[in-house]
Amino acid sequence: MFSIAVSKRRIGFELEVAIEVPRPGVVALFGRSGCGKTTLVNIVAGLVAADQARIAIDGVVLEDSLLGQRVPAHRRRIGYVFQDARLFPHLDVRGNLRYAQRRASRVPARIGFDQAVQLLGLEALLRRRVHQLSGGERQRVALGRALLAQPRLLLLDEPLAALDAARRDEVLPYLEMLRDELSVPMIYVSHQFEEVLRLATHVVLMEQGRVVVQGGLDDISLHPRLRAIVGPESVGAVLLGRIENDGDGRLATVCIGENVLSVPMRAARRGAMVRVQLLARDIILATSRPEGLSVRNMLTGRVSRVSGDDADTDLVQVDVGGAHIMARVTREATAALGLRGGLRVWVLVKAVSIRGHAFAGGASLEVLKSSIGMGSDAAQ
Ligand SMILES: Nc1ncnc2c1ncn2[C@@H]1O[C@H](COP(=O)(O)OP(=O)(O)OP(=O)(O)O)[C@@H](O)[C@H]1O
Repeated sequence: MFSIAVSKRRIGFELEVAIEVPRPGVVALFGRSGCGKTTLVNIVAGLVAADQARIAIDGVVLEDSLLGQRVPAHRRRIGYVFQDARLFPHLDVRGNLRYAQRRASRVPARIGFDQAVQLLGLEALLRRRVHQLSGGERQRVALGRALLAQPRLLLLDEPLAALDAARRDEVLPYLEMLRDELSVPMIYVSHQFEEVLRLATHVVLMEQGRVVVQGGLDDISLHPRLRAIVGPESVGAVLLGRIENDGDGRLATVCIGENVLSVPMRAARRGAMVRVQLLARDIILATSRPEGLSVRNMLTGRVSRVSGDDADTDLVQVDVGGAHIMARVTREATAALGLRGGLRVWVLVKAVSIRGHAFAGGASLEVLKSSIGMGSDAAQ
């Protein structure tokens, strides 16, 4: 469990944040540039002084202004990975990793050298100098170095922001693996929703120094303020399901509550938890059961909410057996179909427009299962 309650004033900016997360996993701090994400993680790391702070991780109090306690940054045992890797250029990869390991020699080692090297795929890079590494490889080494410092918390401040899309895709699976294999809690700062979608087990949506909403991604994805950050094209429901059939690495069958969806997934594994994003722009609603369509995914449910999206469109939320899907329709369509709360509708979504990301297991799986009230046998 970690809890953070901080306040800090600067000219023209005020940070006032309280976060409480019960288990390990990845807490994503998500929000527009300037909302205070970096200031917050710098306060947690002890690099910036807050006006008021109470920061505790697993019962260890790192800062409590009321009691006058403040553990200095170098004693907090917090690993920090920045946008740029900040490796020692005069050392090779092994030297960079060993340096971190030596500095943590008095702390009981939860993560060994070989384990970190293997988890991050660094075997072939150990003798390379920093200038011989790609941006993605540098970030993997920076992650390894942070882990070998045996942190009680890992802070990742936009670790992929300086990488191009191909390099980001190369590093993301390693981050997913760390989340699933280790029990080190992480705070992940990003303004890329794609990264949040893949990594977060708990999301904190921030705006102008405040928390707008925090919780599971399924709830956050429906929050009206998310639109202002991700833009209208990226608004949509994020649902949690379980892979029923891996579809030979093409179209997996995913159970979401009582519903079944066909989802394109390359690395699907039967029984694995999966997070599925259905963009509001890709959803079609019908008020009677359509026939003779090529669309593979058809669900039925009841309209739970209709809200204005912009001048010409509405966002329609549909409850499909407890899961909520959001569709964007023109206001004309809302009127023509008589869309209103309680109306039965059919929800159509082309399989190719669905994005699915598997959660392999480990700590995050437990967090996710508990957040949706599933027993521990649910993923068997
Ligand atoms: N050292 C500083 N002195 C004064 N103001 C600062 C300082 N660092 C940041 N700020 C201001 O504090 C506010 C929050 O900045 P912060 O860097 O925490 O936001 P952020 O959400 O991390 O943004 P980004 O995504 O661009 O990194 C901004 O208004 C910023 O201009």
